Amino acid sequence: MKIAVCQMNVIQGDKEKNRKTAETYIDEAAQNGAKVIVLPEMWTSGYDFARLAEHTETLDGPTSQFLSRKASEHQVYIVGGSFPIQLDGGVKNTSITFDPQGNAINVYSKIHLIGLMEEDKYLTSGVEYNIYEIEQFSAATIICYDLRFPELIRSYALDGACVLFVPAQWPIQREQHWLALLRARAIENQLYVIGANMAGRNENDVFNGHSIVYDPWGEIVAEAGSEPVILYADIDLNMVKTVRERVPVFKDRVPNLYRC
Ligand SMILES: NC(=O)CCC(=O)C(=O)O
Repeated sequence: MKIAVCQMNVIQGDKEKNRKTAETYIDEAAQNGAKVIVLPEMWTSGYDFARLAEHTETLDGPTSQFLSRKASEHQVYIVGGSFPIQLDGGVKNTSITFDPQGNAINVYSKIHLIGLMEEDKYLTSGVEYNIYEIEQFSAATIICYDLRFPELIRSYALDGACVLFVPAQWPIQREQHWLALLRARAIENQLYVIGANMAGRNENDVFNGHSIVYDPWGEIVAEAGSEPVILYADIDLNMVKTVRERVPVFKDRVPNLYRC
């Protein structure tokens, strides 16, 4: 299955420009045969908290409708990065995945908000997570800073996830953490990890891209550089099975001895 990661340059506050960029990337990725297309975190507006109210949408607002239309137009799955959505009394950094019929098959709001980027001042945490099906794969989504919380990803793996999507706006200062944590999550949970970062800058940070796909053995399947680009990777469910049989960590766990 061919995956396309849209490593966009998200322009802070410019929803119209970002929508046009996303559309160009989605159209090109679909034309090149991608079956799953992944966007970065907060791709509609960036971290434009000063105008958060302007950028916040409802679950079935214009960006959801756009992604749904694009998914059905191209008959692809779209892991819609994330954007601010008004949900249950708060604004949440939320990712929606659409199937090739344009149906929303997963809604995930970022659970761990990053104080370093002031998310906790403006946003409300998500409180639930679920796996979902992409053809033969069970998949899961986390968002950026969530990557530092291995318990969440382990829970997904125990629920059967074979592919983990990680939309992000991960700054260059901690790029080594990005790469190491993505790889660790792939190795310890024996699943594919698809890291979708942005490439560009905002008023506070530089985002150096390096979107990357790791296989369940921790090897790099595809890696982007620092420029905006579409990154393609082929993934194979059999590899998850092979790795899990070869090193049976799920069978060998001793959960009654762990604190969590
Ligand atoms: N947008 C984010 O959540 C950034 C996460 C990050 O920079 C870090 O965990 O370090």
